[in-house]
Amino acid sequence: MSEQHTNDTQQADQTEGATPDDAQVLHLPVHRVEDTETETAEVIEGELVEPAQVDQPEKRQPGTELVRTEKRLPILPSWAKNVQEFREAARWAAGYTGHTVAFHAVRCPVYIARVLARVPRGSFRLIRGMAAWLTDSEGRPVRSASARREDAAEYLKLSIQRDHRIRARVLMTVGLGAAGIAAFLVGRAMLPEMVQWAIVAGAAGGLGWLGAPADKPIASRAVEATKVPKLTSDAVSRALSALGISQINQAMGKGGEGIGFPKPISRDGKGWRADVDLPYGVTAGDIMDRREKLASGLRRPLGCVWPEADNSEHAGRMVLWVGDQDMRKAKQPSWALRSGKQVDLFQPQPFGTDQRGRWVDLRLMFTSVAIGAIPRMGKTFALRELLLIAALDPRAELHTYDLKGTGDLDPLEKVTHVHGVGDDEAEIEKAVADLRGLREELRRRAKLIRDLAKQGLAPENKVTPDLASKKSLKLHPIVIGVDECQVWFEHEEYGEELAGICTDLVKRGPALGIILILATQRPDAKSLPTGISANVSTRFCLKVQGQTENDMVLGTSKYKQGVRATTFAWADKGIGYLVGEGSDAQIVRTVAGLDGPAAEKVAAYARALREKAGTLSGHAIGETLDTDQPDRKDTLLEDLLAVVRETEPKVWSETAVARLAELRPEIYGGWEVDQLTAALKPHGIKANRQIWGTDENGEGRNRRGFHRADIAEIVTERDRQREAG
Ligand SMILES: Nc1ncnc2c1ncn2[C@@H]1O[C@H](COP(=O)(O)OP(=O)(O)OP(=O)(O)O)[C@@H](O)[C@H]1O
Repeated sequence: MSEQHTNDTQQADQTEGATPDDAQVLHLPVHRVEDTETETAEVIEGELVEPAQVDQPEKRQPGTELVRTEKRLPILPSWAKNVQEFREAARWAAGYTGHTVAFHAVRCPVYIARVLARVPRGSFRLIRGMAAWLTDSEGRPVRSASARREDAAEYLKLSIQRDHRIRARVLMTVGLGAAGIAAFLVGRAMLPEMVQWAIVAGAAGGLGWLGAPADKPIASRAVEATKVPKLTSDAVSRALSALGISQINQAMGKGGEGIGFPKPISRDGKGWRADVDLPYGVTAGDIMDRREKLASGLRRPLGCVWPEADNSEHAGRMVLWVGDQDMRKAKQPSWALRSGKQVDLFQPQPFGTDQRGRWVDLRLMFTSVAIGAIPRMGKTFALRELLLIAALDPRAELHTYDLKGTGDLDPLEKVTHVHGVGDDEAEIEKAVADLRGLREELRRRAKLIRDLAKQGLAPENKVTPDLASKKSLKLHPIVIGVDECQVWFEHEEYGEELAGICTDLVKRGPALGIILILATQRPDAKSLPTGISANVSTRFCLKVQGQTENDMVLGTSKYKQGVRATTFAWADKGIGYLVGEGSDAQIVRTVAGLDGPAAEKVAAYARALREKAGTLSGHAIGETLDTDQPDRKDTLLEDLLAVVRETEPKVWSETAVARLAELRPEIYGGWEVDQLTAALKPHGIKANRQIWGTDENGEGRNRRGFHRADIAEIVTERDRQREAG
């Protein structure tokens, strides 16, 4: 170190004395610069700009730091607040106690026999125990040990102690024995016989208990606890990683972030609930699509495993509910309306139960309903149940259409106002007449509500419970239920008209007390026109095959949001997604066991309620719908020929519509050009040709219209066919 210093000093001295000419390179001690970049870095002139920060520092929120956003958990668990659940628990406790008492009461003689059989062994054990106590047997091993060691002093000490102990115990036994004999004699003389027998029974019971082998209790077990495995985070993680989703496997692999459980797994109703944060990029929908595999991974029946998206959080949050029992086999709590209680359609009524066995209510008033599913999943049962609920409000007028024609809605015959079965022409024409009448009723109601609103009697411009109850106003609920509605909408001749009326009923009906319930097994654009599917406010979708049908019934983007009725299994009969007015989708099972005979019973109660209220009408009292209306097809063509003169070979549709309204305001009043186009289409007449004409200002223009000759040709042909027979 000092040597180095000397060298350095010499070199410095040489430098001082040197001239610029004989300058030489000196090796001065320098520190090595680590950063090689600085040696080569170019110097660029300019301002120093801070790099843009991607992650911004957390900004302080205005206001005090004490106020935080948090999710407060309910103080009382839901079962304690829910009357239904509380009642169910109380009913279970009473049932359990009753069963246990009855079970043991029946087996009493067996128990007595078992006790008596064990008394000798109990007596023997008692005597053996007393003898051991009297002879101080517990000290025997210690005394023997001291004898073996030949420790005389200790042995003597222990023997003296044993003698004292035995003397005291013998004295105590003699005293207690004498007292016992005295008590026995006194008791025998003075105690009532019942008490004496009770004492004997108690003594025998005690001896029997003493004599019982440890593995064979006297009483048999009244109930077998059905044990369901506890849901653990390990089980959930294992099941998720068996789904074959690569992001989950990565997350579960070495160095992965794993699967998050933001809340502890807890009991929820009759099952376990796990809130799961799935790995980045995995959505709840991905898991729902693999429900069957998930059930296999959890080693539970499919009907117990219910993954759902938690839309209140983020797309990767899943709520996994694993029931103790298969939802389709679990006993459903009894349906409050089965015994025919009168209902108010303005109030929510029990429609079905969720996975947890809680009733889910549905308010039929101010809504329209679409039910969709593949065949045999419980669509008709759901429709019939809704119609039965409606029937239990005696004010409601029912129009029931079973277009499949198998009589599924026949139980409602005794309460319904109009009843249609099958798809033959006469039935379809009856339906057309009925729906035309309903459209007129819709218009009447709209006008009446407007008038009532002006008088301050309809504050929300819709039917209120008071208004519906006033018979003079005729604003009672009208409920129309149509099973296999695609038969109507696909009808060659009347399809468009029926679809048009139904769209109107779906859009304007709910506010005016007209509720349309449509069920279809083929939910596509043709069987459920988009005008209807886009406007229904309550949707119930049992199992369907694909995303299109799913969204057709449940609403646009529902599949993407994780509401997937495609995940239901074939055995999930009556189980579907219910999307009510403004509420999140939930899984609901309709009332189980509400088959034909059960529905007949409910309908009989409903009829009794209607008889009392004096509201039975139409089909229920044997009246048939008056379908003797002019045939729209014939009249329309003839009416058009009447209003479009022969001198006008081509005419604008708007002109024809205005003239038709003048000719027959009761039929054509309010018709639009589109309606005329739709009505002419089944006849093969094009009413959307471009027709040159003169408008009200005398200017020439092209507008939509038709050729008079097209109509005349069809009428002539029809007349010719009629004449031919
Ligand atoms: N809530 C329920 N619980 C259990 N089973 C049910 C439930 N609802 C319906 N089912 C069963 O589902 C089966 C099919 O019901 P339903 O006749 O209503 O089906 P569907 O979809 O209307 O069939 P289709 O298209 O042939 O008319 C019935 O046998 C019925 O017992």
